[in-house]
Amino acid sequence: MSKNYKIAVLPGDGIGPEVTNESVKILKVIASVFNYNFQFDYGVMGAEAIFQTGNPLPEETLELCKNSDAVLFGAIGDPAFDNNPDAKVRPEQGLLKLRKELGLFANIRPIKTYDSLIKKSPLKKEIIEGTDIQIYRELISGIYFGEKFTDENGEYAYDVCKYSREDIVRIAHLAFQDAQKRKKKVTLVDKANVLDTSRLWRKICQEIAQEYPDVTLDFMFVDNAAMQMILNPKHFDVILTENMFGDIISDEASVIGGSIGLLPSASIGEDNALFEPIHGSYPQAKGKGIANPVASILSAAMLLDYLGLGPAAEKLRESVEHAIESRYVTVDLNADQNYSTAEVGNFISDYIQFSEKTYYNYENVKLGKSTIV
Ligand SMILES: NC(=O)c1ccc[n+]([C@@H]2O[C@H](COP(=O)([O-])OP(=O)(O)OC[C@H]3O[C@@H](n4cnc5c(N)ncnc54)[C@H](O)[C@@H]3O)[C@@H](O)[C@H]2O)c1
Ligand SMILES: CC(C)[C@H](C(=O)O)[C@@H](O)C(=O)O
Ligand SMILES: [Mg+2]
Repeated sequence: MSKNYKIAVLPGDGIGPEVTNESVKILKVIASVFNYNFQFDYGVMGAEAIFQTGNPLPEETLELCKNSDAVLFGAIGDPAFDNNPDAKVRPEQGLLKLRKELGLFANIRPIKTYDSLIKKSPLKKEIIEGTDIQIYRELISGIYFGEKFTDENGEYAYDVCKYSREDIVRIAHLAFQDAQKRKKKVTLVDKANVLDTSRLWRKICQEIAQEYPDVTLDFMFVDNAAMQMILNPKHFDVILTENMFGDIISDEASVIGGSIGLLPSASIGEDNALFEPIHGSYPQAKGKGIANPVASILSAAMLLDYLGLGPAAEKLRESVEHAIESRYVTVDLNADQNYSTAEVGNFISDYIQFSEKTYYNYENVKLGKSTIV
């Protein structure tokens, strides 16, 4: 009997449930093809949880995640809160609390290009072709988690940015170790010309670099990095950065690949891990079946890697590439001829199923005919 893996599923708000649905469907196919046992347990979080319970991260959801082998998360956020700066309880607080409680200090965001999508990017082919960046974003410290204050008249507010040696050391080691397996370069993106916290990052990263003599460490101010990401993305191999800078430059980097709907992420801690697209709840698309599910599906591939199920993760990535190279994509990637969220998910799950079996039927896959209910 193969091991039973407990996967907590938090679909969240907006397009979160639609894209997560495709990932779960595909993980079920993976389980049947590779003979794994996945147990999916659902939890409520974000705006949906506030509407139901008043709490963006109910205790049961937190416990479910703590007791799982991995968490698959969709997205949270709702205009009802975004458009009300006075709201005291917000969906995003649930996500931040979950990251903190699970100790998910490293958020890893891979950025790459697909040959058939290069024309889709507004950037020139020769600039973006072959881009392969791994962003290591610190996830549970910095300005997101320092003291916050708004005075009672609503005329004065602050958010404090704090970093400790430990916060920096643990993620820096992961970034350097990853760089050793890649092009052996870490770029620390900071604002060390202005911020004390950034100078602490530089000092500690210079120390840690001594332990990795095969890796080059360079530095770039975040304002310049925002420009170089567009002008010369191939400068970067591994980017190491603090919480807020990582949030911003990773959305910017999505322009290189052609859509934010392609970008997955893994958030890793000592004992827990969570996998989520880098995009948000895209409320304008909710229920329309137009959201690109690939970011969520590739997050599920990172989840498989984390569980040590490498061959299944590879198969899943190969299947996504096949869908993209076959132009079987959602509207964000092809305005003229496109497929729904579920059709793209079905195409990928069918490819996994049929290409692993002797009766593989390319035409069936090409037509996106689902055999999965
Ligand atoms: N991790 C998260 O849950 C997360 C991340 C970012 C934003 N948010 C929340 O989401 C809400 C909306 O935020 P936003 O509009 O700034 O960001 P967003 O990422 O939801 O959407 C920005 C734009 O990206 C594109 N996009 C996003 N996801 C896509 C997909 N799967 N397929 C195709 N295109 C896609 C759309 O053009 C959309 O207009 C807010 O409440 C915000 O707080 C949540
Ligand atoms: C929703 C928000 C709290 C979140 C963040 O800023 O970390 C999001 O933008 C992300 O990138 O996951
Ligand atoms: Mg973000």
